[in-house]
Amino acid sequence: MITGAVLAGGKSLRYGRNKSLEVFEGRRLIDRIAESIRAFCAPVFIVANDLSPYYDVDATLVRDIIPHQGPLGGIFTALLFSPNEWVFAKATDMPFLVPALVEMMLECRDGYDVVVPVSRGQHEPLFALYHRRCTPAVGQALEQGEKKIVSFYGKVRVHALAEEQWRRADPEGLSFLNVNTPEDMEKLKWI
Ligand SMILES: Nc1nc2c(ncn2[C@@H]2O[C@H](COP(=O)(O)OP(=O)(O)OP(=O)(O)O)[C@@H](O)[C@H]2O)c(=O)[nH]1
Repeated sequence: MITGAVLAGGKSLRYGRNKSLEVFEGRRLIDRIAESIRAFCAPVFIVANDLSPYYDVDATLVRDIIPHQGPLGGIFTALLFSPNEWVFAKATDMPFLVPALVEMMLECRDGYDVVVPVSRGQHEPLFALYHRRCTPAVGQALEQGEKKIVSFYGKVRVHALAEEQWRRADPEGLSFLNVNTPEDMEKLKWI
């Protein structure tokens, strides 16, 4: 089994209110994501600084061990508390999950510490698998004041999943659509 970590500690400054609690297709994003990853993850963590908005979510609530470090801090917390070797980290503002893509990522993890899709030349670190072996490198990056998730990738073995590969599982790249503003949420309704 692998651990699921829904990173939900963002400030939602661009959205104007906690976007994790926004309803899309009849469910709050946080519930939708927790449920979608429950199919292949146990436990499912919700990781945030302030857990009070999530008391009613069906998941294990885990507080950021070092607050206000951004998503890299959330990944660090998930790695430290995970009972499993692998953690699937997913942002709360990415509403879609294509199971075939996660299966593809799981199949190619042997011999690596990170499995991460690359889309338009950029890593998608908030839809990625992290092995517990990454913990020291992540801790070191945080100590150095790093905020970028990819900052520690040079210290571990990364399997970057090429676009032509992951598009076989998720042709439209739905998995990487994210919501930053209410306008983004409106656009989702047309997909
Ligand atoms: N656990 C945890 N998650 C975080 C933290 N900061 C951001 N996240 C999550 O990381 C993902 C990406 O966050 P961003 O879109 O960069 O930031 P945001 O705070 O959600 O939105 P903005 O304030 O508009 O930048 C989202 O799922 C956030 O909830 C943090 O300090 N801790």
